[in-house]
Amino acid sequence: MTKPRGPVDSSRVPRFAGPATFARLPRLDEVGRADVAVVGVPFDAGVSYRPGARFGPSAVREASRLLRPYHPALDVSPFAVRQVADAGDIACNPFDINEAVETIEEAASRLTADGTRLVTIGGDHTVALPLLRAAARLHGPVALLHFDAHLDTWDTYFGAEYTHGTPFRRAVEEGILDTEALAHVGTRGPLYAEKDLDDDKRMGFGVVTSADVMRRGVDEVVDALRQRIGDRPLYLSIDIDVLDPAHAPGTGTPEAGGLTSRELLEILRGLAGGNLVGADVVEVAPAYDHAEITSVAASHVAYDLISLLALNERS
Ligand SMILES: N=C(N)NCCCC(=O)O
Ligand SMILES: [Zn+2]
Ligand SMILES: [Zn+2]
Repeated sequence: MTKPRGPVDSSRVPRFAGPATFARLPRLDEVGRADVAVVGVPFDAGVSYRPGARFGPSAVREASRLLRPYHPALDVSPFAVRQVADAGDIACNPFDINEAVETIEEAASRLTADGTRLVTIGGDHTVALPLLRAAARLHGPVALLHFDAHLDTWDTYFGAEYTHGTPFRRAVEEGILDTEALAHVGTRGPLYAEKDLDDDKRMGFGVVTSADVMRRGVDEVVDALRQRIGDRPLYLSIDIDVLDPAHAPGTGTPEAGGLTSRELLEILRGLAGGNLVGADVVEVAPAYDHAEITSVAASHVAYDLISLLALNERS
């Protein structure tokens, strides 16, 4: 293997200079092929409340300038052991959700055809559905850990099937998830009715609520999640609103009582050694953010996801 091309050296070029690729990594077209690619999906036509997640990818890239190359908690230098690159943004139609969903699926399939693993930055949670379709095309039905305040297994909004509150019901209906290995983590907040939970359970999801994380603690939660997913191909979908609004104010449907960024990062680190095949971080809406709190958190989450992929000897 030739030595991967890493980020711009921050001891030579100040980290606040130059264009913002994720973590100042090379662009995909500069390196030809990557083991792991970061791709943006600036799409937010699927939201039910505050818009603005279309600006998530550029805000997260800006906030990622301060990331450093060595991850001490996971003992890995992800950009040295794997070629990681920024694949830019998937340009999708902001006026036609169905077309956008198709475009995202096609682009994700194209990007992953030669074995590249994707860390996607949204965009609203609608984008998880086409990303899961692309993952299932390669790996078969995948295990899913879904970090979110919300279930996102509702049926329709205003008759629309593809929205940010419905991707995982569609995914179950399409048979692209391994229903033996599904869990939500960080769930909380009011629902429409108790039936929401019954429907969700029938689809196969386990639920680790935000209060469970507080009461049981990170280590016990990690053990339970690892048992549930085993060695299956795993997709991680992380809605930044899983964090408490104190840790992530810049999002469209905030709910009180969420995880701390430390809890989220520690749970993710606990998944090292699993068979991660792809991941997304969605719902960063920078217009509601303050001092880059949310986009910094999202950039660290993405860095941990890249590090987990770098540790997966299958990627
Ligand atoms: N996926 C996110 N962030 N939110 C879903 C909220 C759906 C609702 O308005 O009930
Ligand atoms: Zn959510
Ligand atoms: Zn969500």
